[in-house]
Amino acid sequence: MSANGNVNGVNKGAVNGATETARRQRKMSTPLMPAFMVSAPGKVIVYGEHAVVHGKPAIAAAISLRSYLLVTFLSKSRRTVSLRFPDIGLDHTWNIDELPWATFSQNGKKRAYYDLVNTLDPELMDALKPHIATISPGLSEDMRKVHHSSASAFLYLFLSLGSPKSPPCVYTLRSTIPIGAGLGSSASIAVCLSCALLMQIRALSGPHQDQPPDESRIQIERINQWAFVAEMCIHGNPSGVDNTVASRGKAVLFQRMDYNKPPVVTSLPDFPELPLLLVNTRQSRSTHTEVAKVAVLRKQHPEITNLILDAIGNVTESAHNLISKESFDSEDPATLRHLGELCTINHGLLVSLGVSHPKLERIRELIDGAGIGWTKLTGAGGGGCAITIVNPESLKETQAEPGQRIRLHRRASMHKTERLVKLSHALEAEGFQMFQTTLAGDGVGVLWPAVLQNGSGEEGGEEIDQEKFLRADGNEGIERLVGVAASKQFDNSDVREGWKFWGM
Ligand SMILES: Nc1ncnc2c1ncn2[C@@H]1O[C@H](COP(=O)(O)OP(=O)(O)O)[C@@H](O)[C@H]1O
Ligand SMILES: C[C@@](O)(CCOP(=O)(O)O)CC(=O)O
Repeated sequence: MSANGNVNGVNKGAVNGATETARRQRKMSTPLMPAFMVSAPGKVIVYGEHAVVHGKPAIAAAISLRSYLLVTFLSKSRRTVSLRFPDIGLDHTWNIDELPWATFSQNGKKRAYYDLVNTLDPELMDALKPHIATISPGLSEDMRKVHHSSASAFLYLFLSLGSPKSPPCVYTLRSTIPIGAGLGSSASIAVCLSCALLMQIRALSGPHQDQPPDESRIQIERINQWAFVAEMCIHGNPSGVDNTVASRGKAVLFQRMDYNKPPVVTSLPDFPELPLLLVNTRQSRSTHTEVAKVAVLRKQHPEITNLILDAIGNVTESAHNLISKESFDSEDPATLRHLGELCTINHGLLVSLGVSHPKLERIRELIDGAGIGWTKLTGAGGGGCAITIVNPESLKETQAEPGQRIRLHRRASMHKTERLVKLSHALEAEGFQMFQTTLAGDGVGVLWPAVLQNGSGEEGGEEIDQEKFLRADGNEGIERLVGVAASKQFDNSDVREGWKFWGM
């Protein structure tokens, strides 16, 4: 290999200490293309769940919990493609030459990257089956289903967008989003896979600073469309809202006027980036069961249930009207209180619909007791998660670190306060899991190449390689490795070093 030859040929006397040795070792193993990373957020429904099933509007927003996908390339002779998804324990390798390329490229089946695909082709799904069936044979049916869903999503996109000449590579994914808790973990990985595969075939321009907004929007929608295809592999009949939020970021208003059509989704660029507490009950729930409960209630008490659903619709509209005002200022305490009180009202109405759970009520009791902010369940209910819009006033007197300012405006620092630490201990003692996150952040992003200029002392920056990524310890370890924590330690903001995002 000429790269190796050159490195080996360097005069040993010119070698300058350990940094140089490390640099040369990296060079010796440099594959054909540099590794890169993509990332996409999870989501919460802020207002309007359940009522949206009955034609009312709802608001969903991105959160700062995200999935990260690292793409590393192997030497051309390897001819393999691998998924390493440790969050679900999936590690699988296919031989590229044995995949059903012929079926995916036959007449009438081949799709271009710009095609709009909104149904899965049963013949293509059948062609994938033998390549999915062999995955994780020794596991329980439930776990195999989880592995098979993620693997099908990947393979459907890989075969639709790639070619038999696709470079051998490894896709390593880690996520800080709890799985199956209504936070859009599947959509987040779907967006990562779509973005990575589109980048590999050079079907995306940018993201770059001077990109015209229209071009940016086209790129995001391209990623979103293929992510929807991946979501269909995982969910069958997704609404498309989760992948839209994971692609675009920020927040959206969505409404399904006609149940046979996809919802109308409108971006809300002015939705404030508020600090948010998210608490996972760790109680599994089924969206289907909770939606069915409301349908039964509506049948038994139509007038009352309709009034509750109308009231939830009014809550969403009130929030929408507020943030759409020219004078909207999320740093104004009265405005924040208005948004917070709408959360409290929304929760009460969901309780009336019968979709809360004793664990959600306990979480609300603990958070209300701590006086931190305004809490509601999010998503289907019956378990899953609760969200709290944090009242920065409530954190003012109890800072743990002297001199650290509690800012009233967006991205307010909240992570060091005594009251929050106590609350997190109380929640964890009862088996709940608390996350400090931010509402309405960035959508899909790219770190190309996967190198951070983080003062690690490595010349040219620190490469994020597969082993480091797999070894990163928990959510904090992942965020530190991918360049989030460096900014968090100062003001809890989620500025991501080196990452680029398509602007909306
Ligand atoms: N971190 C992850 N790694 C691999 N697959 C994942 C990951 N997160 C989610 N998935 C896929 O998405 C599915 C979860 O979807 P779902 O139950 O709807 O949860 P959510 O509401 O969080 O999207 C999993 O079964 C798995 O196939
Ligand atoms: C209850 C509902 O309004 C939201 C469900 O959200 P999730 O499955 O918890 O992400 C159902 C729906 O909109 O399809």
